[in-house]
Amino acid sequence: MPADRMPLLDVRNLCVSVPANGGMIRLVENVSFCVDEAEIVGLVGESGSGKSVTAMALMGLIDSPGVQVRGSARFRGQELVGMAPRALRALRGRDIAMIFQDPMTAFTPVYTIGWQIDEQIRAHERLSRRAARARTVQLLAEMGVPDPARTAQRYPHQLSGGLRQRAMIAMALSCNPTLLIADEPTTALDVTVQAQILELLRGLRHSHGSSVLLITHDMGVVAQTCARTLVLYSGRMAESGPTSTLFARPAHPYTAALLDSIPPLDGPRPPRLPAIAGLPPTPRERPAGCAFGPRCAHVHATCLPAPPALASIGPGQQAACVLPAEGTPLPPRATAQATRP
Ligand SMILES: Nc1ncnc2c1ncn2[C@@H]1O[C@H](COP(=O)(O)OP(=O)(O)OP(=O)(O)O)[C@@H](O)[C@H]1O
Repeated sequence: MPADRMPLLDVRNLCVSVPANGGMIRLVENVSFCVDEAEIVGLVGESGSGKSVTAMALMGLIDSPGVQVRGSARFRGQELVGMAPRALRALRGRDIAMIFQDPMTAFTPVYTIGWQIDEQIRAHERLSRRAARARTVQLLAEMGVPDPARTAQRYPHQLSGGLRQRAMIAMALSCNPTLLIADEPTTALDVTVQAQILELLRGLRHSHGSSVLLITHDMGVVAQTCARTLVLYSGRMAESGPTSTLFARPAHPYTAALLDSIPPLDGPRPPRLPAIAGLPPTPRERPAGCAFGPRCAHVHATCLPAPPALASIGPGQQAACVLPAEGTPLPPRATAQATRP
């Protein structure tokens, strides 16, 4: 991006803390990244790494007593952190929309999906019921829903998982959001439907000019969809960069370990994929130094007193690891590659 252009979303040093044991624990610590116009950025990490908390904090949706959100998140220059709830509500659905793994969380079971999308449109725009329905049917058609006028008259439980997911994306897009935050949108779907939904998300850049922040634990999903990737570990950024660079030359051992757990795209599948030994620490038991240290094959004394800072190590690539600074490359990797960043 040219230096003089403002990113669509500019997150700097985002911290999210909740009260615990008489103090505060950080669920998310100094997370920084940006999303440009019409860009798809992946936010990856194992379960519990802070992906959802990051997204929910951006949307002002963390509903937890005593939660503190610090740092800055500018959307088109407007500060989201500390924004009045009413202003944030107006932004949600209009400029920023969110979709989830389970579309049933977005739809009420007792109304047809068409009615619910109509209402969403009418909440933001003064349109007659008939005009709203025409827009709903058009959106469903754009999302590849067959026989959209009839499907609009169906209840959520009458649709397959893939169709429900398409309908939820249609609802999220009903007000032409500039940024779509998609939290594990394909996790519950079979591989074929997953590929179709990812294709749909890729197309949104062209059809709606929307950017997407795609949250997933699956590096395979990132490989197929995202131009840039952010890797979170235990609430902190481990690495970020162009997806193709991260796949070819991961700088953080955690990124490399995530990549090693992707099944190979071609050739025979190994009987068992390597899993990352051990578990990530919970926010309460995060060690003082690098949080990945206890699971890292390359850990050494310098990683232990304090977490390594996120440092630039190449064009657009940053890593919070001492190895690149030492000039110690990770061993070459055989399998994973980005297919369509
Ligand atoms: N309201 C809360 N209060 C206390 N801890 C929380 C709260 N919400 C999340 N956490 C903790 O914060 C950490 C990050 O959670 P988060 O849901 O963001 O992870 P995630 O990367 O999205 O994982 P998953 O892929 O399983 O959804 C977890 O340890 C979780 O238990």
